[in-house]
Amino acid sequence: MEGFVSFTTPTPRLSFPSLNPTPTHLFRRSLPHSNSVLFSPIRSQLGESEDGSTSISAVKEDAEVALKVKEWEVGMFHNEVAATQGIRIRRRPPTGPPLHYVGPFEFRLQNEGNTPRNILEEIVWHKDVEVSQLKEKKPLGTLKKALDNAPPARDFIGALIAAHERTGLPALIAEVKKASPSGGILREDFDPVEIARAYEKGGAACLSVLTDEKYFKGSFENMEAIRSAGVKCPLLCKEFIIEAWQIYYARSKGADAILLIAAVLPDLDIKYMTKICKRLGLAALVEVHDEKEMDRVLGIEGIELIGINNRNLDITQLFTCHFCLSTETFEVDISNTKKLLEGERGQKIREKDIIVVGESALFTPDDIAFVQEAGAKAVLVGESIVKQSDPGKGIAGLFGKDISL
Ligand SMILES: O=P(O)(O)OC[C@@H](O)[C@@H](O)c1c[nH]c2ccccc12
Repeated sequence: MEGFVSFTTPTPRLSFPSLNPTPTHLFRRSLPHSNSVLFSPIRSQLGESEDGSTSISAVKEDAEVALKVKEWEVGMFHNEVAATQGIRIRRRPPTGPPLHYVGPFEFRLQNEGNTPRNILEEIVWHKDVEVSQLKEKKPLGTLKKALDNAPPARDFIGALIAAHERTGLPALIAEVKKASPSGGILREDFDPVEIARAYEKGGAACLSVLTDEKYFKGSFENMEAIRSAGVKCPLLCKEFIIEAWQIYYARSKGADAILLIAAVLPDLDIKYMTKICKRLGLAALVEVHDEKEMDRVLGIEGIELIGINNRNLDITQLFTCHFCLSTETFEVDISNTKKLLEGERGQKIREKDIIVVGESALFTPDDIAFVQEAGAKAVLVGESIVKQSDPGKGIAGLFGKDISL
């Protein structure tokens, strides 16, 4: 991934030195976004011996190629379905960008189809590679077996309702967040367990733990450590979920809830994944950014928690990602929460008894009051509290009073 992503250079970039056995004839199919260069097959790379006979490794490679073709077809199908639902985040071309050969070298031509269009797309494409590798180490069967003996998940939604009833304020999901692509490192002396304890003491109902390593400097180890340190608040695994396997994995690492991002997942995935969550006793926080995503999610049965992210993914304001080459936007506007809860949408949410979580860019008691007034019964806050020397006191500052009592 790192080797080929660039948001600014439209010209070919060279990526040396891999001379890996990429199935070159795969690209004879006309990839919709590729530059459609046809390759002359390189014999040794296709597993053909000098006399033209096919070796065992060639047969194995053929099977791999067939699998890659299948994956590619599924990926393309996914993108088509996603596009009909207005989803702009595409699935990564499974083989990565097409390879081109000049003499002994391979290089990759960048184009619209093989270059992520924004930071979220880049994260998701990177996640795709990461998940494939993790899955090989821990196949679903192994994960499921491990879950047979796992302690039960804690009641995430119940904890939110109880806190809201107790304080009369939005329940707090406090985020254990070391860094973000837009903010860079938020806290240098980052001890996840210490921060989690401080949040719990400060009155947080639940915690959100970032597990993405590359872009948010989080980890599953952090979540496991918090859980095994005896912190009682239910834990939201803040991960970019693109495959059901990740839900089982999150559960095996101590998650009580997971995040499903509507900008990334088509309706059918959201439906299917919510069902898996129910079966595993996990809560699913479904995140939306705009009216269109909200309407899609309101059309899906069985959704209990909707997060409205005030961070806009559209490219209107530029920033440079601290951990990648991306230059783009994460504009924040808390009136987004209000906008998405107005009129019929708000009505439907109340009828369905859905709990709304106001997410991102909440810094002051006025911000909390604003999203509460709009209809949020919970808030998800990271930056403003994690940056405080005592994150527990940061909570009191955020709410304008001690909410631990
Ligand atoms: O640090 P903030 O602005 O308080 O935001 C917290 C949380 O909403 C944000 O981290 C977030 C919301 N949705 C996400 C999806 C993935 C990663 C992170 C996020």
